Amino acid sequence: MATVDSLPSGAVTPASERLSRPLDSIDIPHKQVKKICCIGAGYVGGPTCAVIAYKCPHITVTIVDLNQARIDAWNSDDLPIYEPGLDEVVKAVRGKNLFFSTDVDTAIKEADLIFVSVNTPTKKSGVGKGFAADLGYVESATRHIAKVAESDKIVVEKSTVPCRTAQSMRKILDSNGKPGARFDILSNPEFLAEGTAIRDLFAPDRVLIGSLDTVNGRAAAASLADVYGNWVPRKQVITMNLWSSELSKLAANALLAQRISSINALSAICEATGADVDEVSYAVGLDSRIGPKFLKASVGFGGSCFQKDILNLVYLSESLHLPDVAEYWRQVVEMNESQKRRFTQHIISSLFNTLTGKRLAVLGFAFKKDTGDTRESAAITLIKYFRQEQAKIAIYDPKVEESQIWYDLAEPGVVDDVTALKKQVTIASSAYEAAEGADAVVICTEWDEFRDTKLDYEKIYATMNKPAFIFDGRLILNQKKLEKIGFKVECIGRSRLEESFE
Ligand SMILES: NC(=O)C1=CN([C@@H]2O[C@H](COP(=O)(O)OP(=O)(O)OC[C@H]3O[C@@H](n4cnc5c(N)ncnc54)[C@H](O)[C@@H]3O)[C@@H](O)[C@H]2O)C=CC1
Ligand SMILES: O=C(O)[C@H]1O[C@H](OP(=O)(O)OP(=O)(O)OC[C@H]2O[C@@H](n3ccc(=O)[nH]c3=O)[C@H](O)[C@@H]2O)[C@H](O)[C@@H](O)[C@@H]1O
Repeated sequence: MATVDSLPSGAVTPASERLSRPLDSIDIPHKQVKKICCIGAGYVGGPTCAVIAYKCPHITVTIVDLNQARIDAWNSDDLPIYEPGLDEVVKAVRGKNLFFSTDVDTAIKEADLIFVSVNTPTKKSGVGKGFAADLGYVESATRHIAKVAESDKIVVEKSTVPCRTAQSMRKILDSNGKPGARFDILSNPEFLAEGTAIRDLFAPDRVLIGSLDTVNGRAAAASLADVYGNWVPRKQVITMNLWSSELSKLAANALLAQRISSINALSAICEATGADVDEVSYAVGLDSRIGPKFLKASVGFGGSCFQKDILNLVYLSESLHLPDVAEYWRQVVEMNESQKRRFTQHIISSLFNTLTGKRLAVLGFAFKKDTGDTRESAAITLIKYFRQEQAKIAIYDPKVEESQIWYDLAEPGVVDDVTALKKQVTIASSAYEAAEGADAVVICTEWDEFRDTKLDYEKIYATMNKPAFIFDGRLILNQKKLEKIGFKVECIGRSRLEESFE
């Protein structure tokens, strides 16, 4: 098989050969990784490195964090993250070859390979405010490595970062590291989705490893590939240049989010014409060039990454003097905001043009099902809109902690907001409790337990004000079945013009 090195320039080869550097072709010696340190015990560092420990019993994995409470939780029976299958993985290996600690220095010193898996939020102030990624945590973790490391280390960017961040890390390491300690930097972006993290990590579509095209760079990539090789088929471990790898992560998230904004834009047309967005998704998804995934219309995408990573791409494009490109990607986020406004407007007009004093039962607060994560959840924005309309809101979510809901809804810096908030908002312990006396149920998260096959909607209907409305922001309900009970059902991407010629 041809490698990048052996290709004459301009040669045309199949994409898989042209774009990746097949690891089998590497015959240079490379180090076998025995000890791994992961800096950052969050949604990515925790599950990712727990799975590495689980799949590689011969490797010792230590996950470190500055946050003592988070580490204590990882060492307890009540893990800091809800993720199906995570408990079993952690319990199987914790204390054997998986350790959680705040002793960052020792873990760095002992490791052959260090994952940097810290947060990279959108900047809140300064140059690039609201768009650029705040790389402060990546820089501080990198400086920590430089200060403490006494031997050669492979340093792996696991965090999602702007293109060419590896260059900055390299400069910091080279100019601050101890003499005799060499650092090889790799990009290894993570593609897991919350709620399916363990499944995604056990059987990833691909593992991406970016490295410099040097002997040391390739050897480092081969060392990391060996780690994944313990359970991921070699052909799914793709190697490429560092900058392609960094950009591929932003590109993947941007394209996924773009599909959701595209189907949500179509949902608005469906509502105005009598087309049904689920039928449209199904029809276009059967085209093998388009495919069926990520075409579910919704109240809008949430989660810690889609918006952040697209805004990061917008900022990168602007920095590169590509305003049209920046505008193109900005529109994906704008469409997402528009979907939330449109859904709210539909609720207001259906409820006779006022929400003042009306009771809304919000079912679901997490940004998607099977996670307790609420970062950028559409529910937060919708509830803020409902509050502005003076509605009374009862929220139920099966996994989100009550304290997290109050934290997300409070307006930072607004005096007495919590008192005002608690006059308008209550947190219920079940969907039934939330819906009692409500004028409308609003489905914000697609939890399975909200489906009409799981919840007793007749019981809910009996306790609600009439007419009793349901607004299905996730398209999980059988509209006809609920209408038979007596509900007025309004769904994203569907209208009452259905099948009528009038
Ligand atoms: N959440 C997700 O599903 C995914 C996230 N990512 C990316 O992975 C990165 C991490 O994301 P999350 O795990 O969600 O963030 P997180 O906020 O849950 O975890 C980051 C952790 O890093 C710790 N930390 C920060 N600086 C540190 C330092 N200098 N030393 C030790 N610990 C430090 C923080 O205390 C925190 O616990 C981000 O760049 C994100 O974009 C990528 C794929 C999926
Ligand atoms: O970089 C990241 O953080 C991760 O971001 C997403 O994962 P995640 O945000 O955890 O969850 P998704 O399943 O992508 O859902 C994101 C949002 O889009 C919504 N969504 C998803 C799919 C769909 O068809 N419609 C839709 O509205 C979800 O409800 C959710 O609010 C990507 O899917 C992961 O590959 C990536 O690693």
